[in-house]
Amino acid sequence: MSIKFLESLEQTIKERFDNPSESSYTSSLFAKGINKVAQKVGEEAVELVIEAKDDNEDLFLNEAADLMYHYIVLLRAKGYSLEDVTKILEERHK
Ligand SMILES: N=c1c2ncn([C@@H]3O[C@H](COP(=O)(O)OP(=O)(O)OP(=O)(O)O)[C@@H](O)[C@H]3O)c2ncn1[C@@H]1O[C@H](COP(=O)(O)O)[C@@H](O)[C@H]1O
Repeated sequence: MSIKFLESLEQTIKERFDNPSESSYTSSLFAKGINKVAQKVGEEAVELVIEAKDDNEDLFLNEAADLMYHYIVLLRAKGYSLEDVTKILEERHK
């Protein structure tokens, strides 16, 4: 079920890339360019690491979600999809 939702989220993100909307945070992120998108992934990763060291489980999970969203946005900004990454993981799988 979660994987199906991720596919749907990725599709929505792709739509915001292909057909930018003024009211969309995702479109505004793409408009700022790859450096900004990559910076956001770095920031969210650091925030996740910080929360991993604390004991607020809700904040930790929310930072994990922020990172996953921005990670999918970064993949799209670079012209890739989650499937491109999972293919590599499948090839590595022992
Ligand atoms: N899952 C998300 C999602 N997770 C986090 N965020 C946004 O990520 C930002 C993270 O907060 P920050 O404080 O780090 O950033 P900020 O200060 O708002 O902005 P910056 O200037 O730092 O970029 C917030 O604005 C959140 O709303 C998201 N924005 C959109 N989505 C989903 O993306 C899809 C498309 O949404 P729209 O782009 O709104 O159309 C929908 O399914 C949304 O639910």
